[in-house]
Amino acid sequence: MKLFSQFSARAPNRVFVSILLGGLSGICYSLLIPLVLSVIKDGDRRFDEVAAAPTHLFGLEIANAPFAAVFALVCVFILVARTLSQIMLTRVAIDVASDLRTRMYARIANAPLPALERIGAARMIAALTTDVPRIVLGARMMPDLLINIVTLIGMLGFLLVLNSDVFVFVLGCIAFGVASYQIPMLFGRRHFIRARHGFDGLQESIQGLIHGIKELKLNDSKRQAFFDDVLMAHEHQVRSSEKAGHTLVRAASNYGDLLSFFVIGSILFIFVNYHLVSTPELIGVIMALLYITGPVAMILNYIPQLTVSRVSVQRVAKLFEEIPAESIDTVQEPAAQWDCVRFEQVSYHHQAAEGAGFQVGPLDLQIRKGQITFIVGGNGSGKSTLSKLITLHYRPTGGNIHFGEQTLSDATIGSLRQSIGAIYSDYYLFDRVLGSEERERLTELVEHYLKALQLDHKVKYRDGKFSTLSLSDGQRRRMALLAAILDDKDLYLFDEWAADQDPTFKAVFYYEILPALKRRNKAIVAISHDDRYFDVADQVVTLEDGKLASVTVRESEYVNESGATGGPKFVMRGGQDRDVVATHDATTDIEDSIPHSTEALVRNELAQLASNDGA
Ligand SMILES: Nc1ncnc2c1ncn2[C@@H]1O[C@H](COP(=O)(O)OP(=O)(O)OP(=O)(O)O)[C@@H](O)[C@H]1O
Repeated sequence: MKLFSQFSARAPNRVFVSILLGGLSGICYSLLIPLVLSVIKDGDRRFDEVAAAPTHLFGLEIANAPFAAVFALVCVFILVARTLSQIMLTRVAIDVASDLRTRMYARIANAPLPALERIGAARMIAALTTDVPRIVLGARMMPDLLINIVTLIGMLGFLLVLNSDVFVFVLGCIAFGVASYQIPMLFGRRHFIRARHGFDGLQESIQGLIHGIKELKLNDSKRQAFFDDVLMAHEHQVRSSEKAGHTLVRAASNYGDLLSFFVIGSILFIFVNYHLVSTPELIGVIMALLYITGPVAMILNYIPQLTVSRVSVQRVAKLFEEIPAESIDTVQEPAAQWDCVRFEQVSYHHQAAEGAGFQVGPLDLQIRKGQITFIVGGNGSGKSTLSKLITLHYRPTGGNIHFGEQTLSDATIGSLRQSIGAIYSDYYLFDRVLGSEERERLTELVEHYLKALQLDHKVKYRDGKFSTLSLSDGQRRRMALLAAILDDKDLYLFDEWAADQDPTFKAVFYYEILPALKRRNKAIVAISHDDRYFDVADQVVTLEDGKLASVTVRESEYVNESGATGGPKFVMRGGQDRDVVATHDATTDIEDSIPHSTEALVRNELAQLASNDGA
């Protein structure tokens, strides 16, 4: 029913017409037997005169021409109506599948990140690639199902006209047959649900096989263990559940197939001993019962597929329920200008399947425009969690985040996010620059940055797309950086961006790119373990077990103990003064670290970038 309501909601007129056509063709189907019987029935004088003189058509002699004409017309009508009904509902089914997928895309796009992380990619992909086609397959069967049901009803009506005792008997047999048929179907459905559940796990282990193939190839025992304990365990579960499910439903549907013959046998050998049935009536009854064997078998054969579709409908519906819509107002307040992002007692709590989970905060923090903030800390100290709070992918479970005078809320989160750019460690690289309308200027800019990031010999920008993304890890990250810079946001977050860059480009990133962005008055947050470069930071935030261990800020000018002004110094804020974390003469260091021959181009280009920015 759920399936059907989806359809009628999508295209009520088309569904109505296709049901009408399906119903009419079912009625016509059930009319064929009475029509045939009326021709061969003794004593019917209606067409005798015409029948006496056969009609000639295309050299053929046709007896009972009016009957033949009606018969042919009914057959043609069945052909046309049935085909139209199937085509129309199939088209609606395709539209509904597309709608369902589109709704799922929208749900995913509008869902809060923690919900998506909890559900996992495997389940969402399985729903889109497995459940939706199964639903559509079930839906496509509907016209045939309808035609067969109407035919069955029509034939039962014919039996009622023929002999009411036989009708009651057949009805009782069908009721018994359908009820007893349900028992194996019920168990069969349970197996299908189990198989579908196992399919999510299977999907996840297939991803493990594909993504972990390099590790598995290097270790035979690991590969064997993965095959036996994970992949094949899921495969066996899915296989055995599907086998059991199909065994039960096949047995049930064969039982259903033979039901008509049991009824025929019962009438022919038993029923006639207790009730008066004339020979013509008996012939009519048996013909009708033989005729409904097909529709009954088809109805019962469709039920297993519909059972599978129903399981998929339930899975998709459950997934829809589990993906909540983000709490965000449709009409957003426009983002106001800001100079500083201020965290006020902000905390975030990760729920865990077991134990208390993990909490970041409560913490107070300031991230300013025109400054570089480093977030440092050991593994699992909460850096990525904090970064997702900064980029507004996680909403604080406590405290407030202020962008200048504007406080993060349902009415502002959408517009505030637009001022943020990020490259996470699990970033995704698109093969084109999305969301930019100025194509000519864009091409110029892309080419400029491809050159500046030393990618121009590898990647070309043609017809609004990058020529290739088959690049090394470091080069791919540079591509991600290119896309981020093009976006021209106010706040940039880089999660271990330089981790897989060579030493030369690492230096370029810290000493050229970050300062260039800083000169553009961007607020820059970099998660980093590269303590060699901490001197470029204006602020170093150290996390330990989700709490702020220290916030170290640099005063650009400080007066030293002897009263003279000095270079940069790191001082503790909100704690005891700490020795300088690092002091650095950036200029000399770049000269040392960048081989002139290879990096001259990059540096020139980046210098140009900086001067362009200024302009
Ligand atoms: N989606 C999540 N659901 C539940 N717990 C999570 C989730 N993400 C992270 N955690 C938990 O939060 C803690 C901090 O994780 P986080 O990724 O923020 O640390 P990190 O400092 O970035 O670590 P690393 O340096 O290893 O990347 C971890 O103990 C982790 O188990």
